[in-house]
Amino acid sequence: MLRYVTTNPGKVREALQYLEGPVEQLDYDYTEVQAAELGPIAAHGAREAYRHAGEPVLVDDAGLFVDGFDGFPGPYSSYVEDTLGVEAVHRLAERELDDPRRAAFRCVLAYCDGEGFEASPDPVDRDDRTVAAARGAEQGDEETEAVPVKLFEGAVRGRIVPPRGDEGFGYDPIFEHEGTTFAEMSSEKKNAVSHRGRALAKFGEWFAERTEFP
Ligand SMILES: O=P(O)(O)OP(=O)(O)OP(=O)(O)OC[C@H]1O[C@@H](n2cnc3c(O)ncnc32)[C@H](O)[C@@H]1O
Repeated sequence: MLRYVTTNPGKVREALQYLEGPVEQLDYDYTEVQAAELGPIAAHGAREAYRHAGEPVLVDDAGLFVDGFDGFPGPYSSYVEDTLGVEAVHRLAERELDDPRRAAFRCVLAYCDGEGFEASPDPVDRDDRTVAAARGAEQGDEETEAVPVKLFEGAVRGRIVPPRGDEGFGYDPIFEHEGTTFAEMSSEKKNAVSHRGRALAKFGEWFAERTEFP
């Protein structure tokens, strides 16, 4: 059984459309370490969630990175949504930045089942570079850090616009991709182009190979 670790029901809706086989949400609030990138946060979360669950886990860390704000709110997206709110992020961008207010959604999925993985033969494989960065950035005890984690990243570019649409969650109403906000898309349509959809597709391919041919 694979546990998709999140407290966010919006993420679960999207992920369950992609993941095959036995998957269940694990509503577990892992510690979000402070880091400038999503990789170390997701990797740390996956190790902690694996320790908690004792079963294979997939952690999903995501955020909105606004180019003109040097990537802010990025890893702080959740805190900013809870404090300022999504519409304030749009108002701030409109006040401070010229149009088009370019931004990207990023998602990092971190898989951990306590076992080792073969290193990728491609030295420029971004996933493995991020894993290395994640290891370096962690402050946990040595035994915990030694548990391998595999990362899968997805990103999508768009622009910050006044809120439109009722679907989705979080920053979806203010993120426009090719003329449509994510909150104007069904979850199928969003998955087909989104940061999470892209990361899930990479994970799904890797996981199917791993489980079919152990
Ligand atoms: O950590 P978990 O429990 O998974 O739940 P969370 O909602 O806090 O998850 P993140 O830290 O990954 O999310 C950071 C913020 O980005 C938002 N977010 C993440 N993915 C999103 C998406 O696909 N569309 C819109 N907003 C998203 C989300 O609502 C949070 O405010």
